[in-house]
Amino acid sequence: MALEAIRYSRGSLQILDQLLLPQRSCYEAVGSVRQAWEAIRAMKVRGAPAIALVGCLSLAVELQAGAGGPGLDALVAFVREALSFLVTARPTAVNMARVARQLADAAAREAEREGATEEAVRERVIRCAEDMLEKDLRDNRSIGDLGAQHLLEKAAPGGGKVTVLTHCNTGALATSGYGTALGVIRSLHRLGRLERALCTETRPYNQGARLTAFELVYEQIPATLIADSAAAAAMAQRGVSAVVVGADRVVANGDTANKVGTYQLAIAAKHHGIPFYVAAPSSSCDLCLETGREIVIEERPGQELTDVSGVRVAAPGIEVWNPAFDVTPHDLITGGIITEMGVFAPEELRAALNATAS
Ligand SMILES: CSC[C@H]1O[C@H](OP(=O)(O)O)[C@H](O)[C@@H]1O
Repeated sequence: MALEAIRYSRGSLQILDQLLLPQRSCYEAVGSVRQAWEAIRAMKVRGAPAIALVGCLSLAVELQAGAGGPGLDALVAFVREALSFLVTARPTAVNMARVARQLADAAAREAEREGATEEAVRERVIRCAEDMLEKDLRDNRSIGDLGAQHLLEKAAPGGGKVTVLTHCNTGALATSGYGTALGVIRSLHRLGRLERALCTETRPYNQGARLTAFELVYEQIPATLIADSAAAAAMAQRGVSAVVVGADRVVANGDTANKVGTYQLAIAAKHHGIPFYVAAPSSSCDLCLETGREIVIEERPGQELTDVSGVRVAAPGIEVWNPAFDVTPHDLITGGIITEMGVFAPEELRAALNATAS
């Protein structure tokens, strides 16, 4: 059975508490927007697409239970306020802000229809959230297959297998399923063209050691865990064919915010002449921002860096800087940006996204 970060049916939402993985697989019921906000903030659920999906589905659960109102104006206002609140949980990934606009607009349009009812507004918002869950999985399978095809043409044109290095967790535990960068690895494995996946531990939350390794072992995909600090050496010594990472926000010029450590992987890949890919659905792209300088980078509590499993390992009294993300300039994304619509050079992305939006 496939790993599921999110379990949803009409009126019921559960999340896999990723703070407990890999030792324990525990699902936690989420019955309100407030509970979703707290789970996202605490990183019980994380990953740009999964954050947006859990946020929207928590609103759907509340609406199914009759929240909001009475009256159309009060109901639309409730939807807007709930979505605006959810966006505040984690600022860097664009997905939650993007879907918040879409759902709020859907509620407002439904409320303006002739003969509109509260029931119809609730149903419209719930359906939109449910459609997003299904679309994300379709998008990930497209990203995986398109990315695998492009990567093989670029890195192994004569055939044979490839070794792919990835960072953080971008798999089923970060999305509705299959994953983005990890979806590319899944597709390569399914094609019989993956020699090995190298996954970085991804300090300090250890998305790689705890989550990506869990997914790869679970599906018996050949994989090796490496320290973050061993990535450049792996590129020099372990036959890395390509680097594929996810994204939290890809902006108009292709600059990309992703898990901290991504930027230095891109620099090392450039030095070694290894193609560097970003895999992200269009829902992780933000044409409202022109360059990566405008992206808000979340800083997490220092204790998440100084402590390991609740035990302090850093010297008492040391100051901490703990950014959760960094920005990779578009010119270092040498393989391309893999989306559900195709693989684009950074300079092609804006036109490609505008073409589908129109
Ligand atoms: C497809 S997940 C995208 C992105 O989200 C992760 O961040 P976090 O674990 O802090 O939510 C990581 O940056 C992934 O690449």
